[in-house]
Amino acid sequence: MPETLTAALPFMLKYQGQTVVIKYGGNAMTDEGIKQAVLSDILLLKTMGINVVLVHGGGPAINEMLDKYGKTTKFIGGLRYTDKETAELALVALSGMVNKSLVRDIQRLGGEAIGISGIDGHMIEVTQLSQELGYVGKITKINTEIIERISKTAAIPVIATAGVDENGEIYNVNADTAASRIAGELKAERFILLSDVRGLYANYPEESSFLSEITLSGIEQLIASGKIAGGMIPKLEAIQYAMQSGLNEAVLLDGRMKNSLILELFTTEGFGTLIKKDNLDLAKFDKLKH
Ligand SMILES: Nc1ncnc2c1ncn2[C@@H]1O[C@H](COP(=O)(O)OP(=O)(O)O)[C@@H](O)[C@H]1O
Ligand SMILES: CC(=O)N[C@@H](CCC(=O)OP(=O)(O)O)C(=O)O
Repeated sequence: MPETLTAALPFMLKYQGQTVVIKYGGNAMTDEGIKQAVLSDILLLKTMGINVVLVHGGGPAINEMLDKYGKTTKFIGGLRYTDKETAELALVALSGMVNKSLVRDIQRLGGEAIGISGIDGHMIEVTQLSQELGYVGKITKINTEIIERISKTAAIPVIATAGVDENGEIYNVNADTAASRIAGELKAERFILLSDVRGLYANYPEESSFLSEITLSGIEQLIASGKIAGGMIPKLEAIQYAMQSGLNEAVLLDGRMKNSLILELFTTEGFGTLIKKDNLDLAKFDKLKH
């Protein structure tokens, strides 16, 4: 045990005082025991002096809420078609339920946390992404001031990704997209996406096609080959986009595995898929749709 701690020292020094943005996906939160373990790892990182910013999703919680109100739902290219009522119910599920339960759990573990949504402090400013998707927001600006203010205290900022437009209208925003933009704006040292999959596969779900590392160009080729489906599309597109605005590395990590965060950050072995920048012309991602 003492040796393990000593071996972790260079990594602790590397990340101390740095910003690490963690996106916790709703599908990775379904096991209560694992969720508590993930939150206690996150609290450990904060206690070590790392600026942890927790951005969460909650797709399954939104589904449950919509079910309760007898509303049907559909996804187009990995994004939920959102009418006005769905945008309101998504806000209740994400900001009211998922966000507050994460804050409460971190506090129960002995830490401090402050839960906010993209509406608070105009953190996530949006316009409508497309007529076809209804109230789904395209991010126009991220105001990081409120995150930075919380980060300076002992509290972990816990962010629900609703967005607001210039008229005060509320929009549903994909959590991967928002988290990537936040990581880019904060110039995060690391951006980690905790999901319900080990990482990225060239030919999902064939285990032998697991990729421990890939570059932006590699991702572009995979997307073009049609091997990426569902929620993985906005996830990868969001990472590509954020790398334009300062993000250097992103890691897709299994959020269903205990201590995956600690192993990823504090050991030499990588556990998920590391996504690195390469010489790909980033300017062309300006035209990405979200
Ligand atoms: N090539 C691929 N590699 C890994 N996962 C993939 C791939 N193509 C599609 N997926 C799907 O993407 C899912 C992760 O995205 P998503 O469900 O949106 O996660 P989250 O809710 O954590 O944001 C995986 O569970 C998997 O079903
Ligand atoms: C526009 C859009 O699709 N918004 C997402 C927001 C939640 C989310 O992204 O949650 P996960 O990270 O758990 O998938 C949705 O409605 O499901």
